Amino acid sequence: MSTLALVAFVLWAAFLFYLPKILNFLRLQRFAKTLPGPTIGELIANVKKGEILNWLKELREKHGPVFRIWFGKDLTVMFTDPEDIKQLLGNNQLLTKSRNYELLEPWLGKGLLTNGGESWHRRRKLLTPGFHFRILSEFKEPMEENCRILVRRLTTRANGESFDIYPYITLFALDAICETAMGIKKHAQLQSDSEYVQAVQSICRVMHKQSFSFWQRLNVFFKHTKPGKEREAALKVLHDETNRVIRLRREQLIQERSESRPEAEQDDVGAKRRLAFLDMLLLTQMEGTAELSDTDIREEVDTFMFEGHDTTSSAIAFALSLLSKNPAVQQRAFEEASELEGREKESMPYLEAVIKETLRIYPSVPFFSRKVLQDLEVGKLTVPKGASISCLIYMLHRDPKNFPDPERFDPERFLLNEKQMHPFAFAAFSAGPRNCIGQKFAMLELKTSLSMLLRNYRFLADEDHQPKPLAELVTKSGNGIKLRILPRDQNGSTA
Ligand code: HEM
Repeated sequence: MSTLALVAFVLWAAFLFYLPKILNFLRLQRFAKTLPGPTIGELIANVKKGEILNWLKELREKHGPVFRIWFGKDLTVMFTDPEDIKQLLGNNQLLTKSRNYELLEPWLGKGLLTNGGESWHRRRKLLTPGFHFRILSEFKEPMEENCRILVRRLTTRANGESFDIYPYITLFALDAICETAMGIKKHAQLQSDSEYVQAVQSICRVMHKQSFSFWQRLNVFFKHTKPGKEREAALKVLHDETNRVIRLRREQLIQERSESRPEAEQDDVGAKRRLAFLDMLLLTQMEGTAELSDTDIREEVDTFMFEGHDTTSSAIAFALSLLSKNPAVQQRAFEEASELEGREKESMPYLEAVIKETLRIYPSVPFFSRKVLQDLEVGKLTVPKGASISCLIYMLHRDPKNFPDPERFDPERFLLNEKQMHPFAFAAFSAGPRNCIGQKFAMLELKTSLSMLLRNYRFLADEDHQPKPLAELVTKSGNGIKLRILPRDQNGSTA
């Protein structure tokens, strides 16, 4: 074959390979023109400003409940209407995460959050019993123990002066997930600082910027940039820590089994004990009942360590901030926490309403996205395959039809009106097959910690401080969560 013929053949093959992609891209472009949305220039300017949530709010006000954003060549359609969200979350064909989640893979690999297809299905089935209510009820005690440490650590701050409570909360939440789901005492609260927590903050910041930047998405170049190097350093800390947790727990399990301690495998009435998350993974691997490599286990531990502490830290801290600014709500929550002390596993209606209202205003996961693999009907729209859709929970929760005066903190909404609300007006934990697997764990941790904190302290506002919510994978306050606290005496009064 002559050189010319070879070149012609290669060009023809490349043309045939790329033709469907080009045609689909043109189709996406035609579709995108039918929807309102910002220009790439606006995207770049707002990423630079760093206030993505405020910008998304402006876009919702300007363009209505459905709009589109081009992230480089990736098209995402943003949905904010409860009826559309219902259709999206109820669609069993829409379970594959969007390309954005690939940015998490150097850290979380193919853990439950980022995984898709058959592999996700099998893993979800395997992990679900790890959050069964019988196991959760065993988690309350270690959660309380860690909360007592938090209460003690806060005594030095209980002088009515303003301080940032977020670092205290996040160490508590890290200890809580390690001591429950992982079965390891981490004692993060007893060290003044945690390398792990700092690494999570650093990687979330880097990945958030990466997800909104065209050139930073190109991994080949990204690795050699300053943020790329920051990511590598954080990854080392994070993976070293999860490997350490797995190694430690594996050694303990082998020891327990060699001593054949039956109490470790049986509950109070002698029935086979349900296994917590990490024990279940390790024993599944040891007994060979399902195929699980060391990497598979590490990816799940990375996923649950992150999701299991960053989301709840955000919710606890924002709840305290809102309570500090709303003394009448705080008083009512305090009275319920005193009256129903010890019954956090059961119903605490007012505190539950406070938590939901906090997650409405500051949803820990402000938006999440899926890849459209087949043309998708949503309301009157047909979203073409190749696009992504995003459920913009931050704006769903600000729909004045369901939540009049949406910026006002009013837990009564969830006591009086919940039945009249659209069933998908509130979706902080998502819904459908890919909903939050840790929802009940999170509610138990939130109720246990908030009720104990309320019984021990009165939370007062720092009038000069207003949290600046940022969407760094999980909603965080860019300027911390500043408030003041005073100790309560045995009668619940403060000096
Ligand atoms: C206030 C606390 C929490 C909130 C608001 C929350 C919210 C959510 C949301 C909205 C999703 C769907 C995300 C998506 O589709 O991309 C999700 C998924 C997930 N959450 Fe949570 N979460 C919380 C706490 C937790 C905790 C404590 C754990 C673990 C113990 C956890 C583990 C997970 C996992 C593994 C997934 C992926 C599930 C799957 O795709 O099958 N979350 N969470």
